[in-house]
Amino acid sequence: MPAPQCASCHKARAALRRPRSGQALCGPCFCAAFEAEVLHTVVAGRLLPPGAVVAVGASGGKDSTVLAHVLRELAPRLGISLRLVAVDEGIGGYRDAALAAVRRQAARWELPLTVVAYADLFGGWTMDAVARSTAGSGRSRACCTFCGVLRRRALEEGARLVGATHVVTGHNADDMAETVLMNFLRGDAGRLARGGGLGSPGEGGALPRCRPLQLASQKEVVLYAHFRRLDYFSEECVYAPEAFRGHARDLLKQLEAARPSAVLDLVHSAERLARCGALASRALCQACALLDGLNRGRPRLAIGKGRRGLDEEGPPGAPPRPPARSALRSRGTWRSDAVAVRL
Ligand SMILES: Nc1ncnc2c1ncn2[C@@H]1O[C@H](COP(=O)(O)OP(=O)(O)OP(=O)(O)O)[C@@H](O)[C@H]1O
Repeated sequence: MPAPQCASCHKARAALRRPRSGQALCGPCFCAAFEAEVLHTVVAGRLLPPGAVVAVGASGGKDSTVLAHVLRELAPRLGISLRLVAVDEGIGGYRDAALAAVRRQAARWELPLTVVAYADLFGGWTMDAVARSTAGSGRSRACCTFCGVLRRRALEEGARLVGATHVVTGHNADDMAETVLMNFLRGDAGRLARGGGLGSPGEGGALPRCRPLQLASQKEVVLYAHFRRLDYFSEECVYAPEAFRGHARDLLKQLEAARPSAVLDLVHSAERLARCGALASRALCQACALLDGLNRGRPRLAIGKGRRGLDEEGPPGAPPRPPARSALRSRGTWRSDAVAVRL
């Protein structure tokens, strides 16, 4: 049976069905839709203001490769400039090859690249040295904990080095859903509440961070890389197989098979928890809605029919309202109810 016609341009044959919507699209229309959705995430969430100097955490993997490519496409419209920052954790047989991919990307896309190394930043410690030191004490699990914390610090240092005002990473919806599951399984309510937004506004002197691909599924990230013919490094870190994240990933796959919306449901449930911690059937719990109305000088909006106006974005075409913080408690996260609306 011939492939159906593209549902967007109605000219070309469709090359894929979008995993979530089932919409049949040709490659160029899919890539355009993907880019428009990332643009919407950034604009509606007010993640990267015009004039921002954005440090892209570039690992050479699919997510950060797609992120850098999409932001490079969108940069003129957003009025931002980009710098690639790669962290060399000192993982023999893995990071060198990944860094080679980042260098090829920087050259092809004419983006400035800075590499910062754990060994230089952390008194000679590389991840291989940490792994040797933690061997016998839960090995790789301990490794991933060290690496996550040190990489965050290294990325911040690298971003400051290049004069960045913002940091972006390539975490996608699947990564975020895995993290939510991991935090639930560990009973880590603090991380659950902090990690749900699209990023953090830069507390304690840190640069603001965000994850523009947070609502994009892993499958679509891979499809975008395929249709844009992006060159990326696809091997898994040598320390990853024993990491706890693998269990969350397996569980998520099973959940998704039974309930295709499981990934986004988890992402959005974390966003809701990120607001004030209270469970709510709407975007804001009633207390937050009332206080939000007071804070915005529109107390009546929060009551009765007007409540709707506090939960949702304005009419189509209206400028997005600022991503106000939780009225009850600031958790250092940005709300993103605005961006839950898919294009
Ligand atoms: N060595 C690194 N240097 C710079 N940024 C990094 C590095 N490792 C990870 N990051 C950033 O953190 C994000 C999440 O990385 P992680 O390894 O957890 O997930 P991933 O899904 O494998 O990402 P990717 O496909 O981009 O490697 C990456 O997309 C990237 O933006």
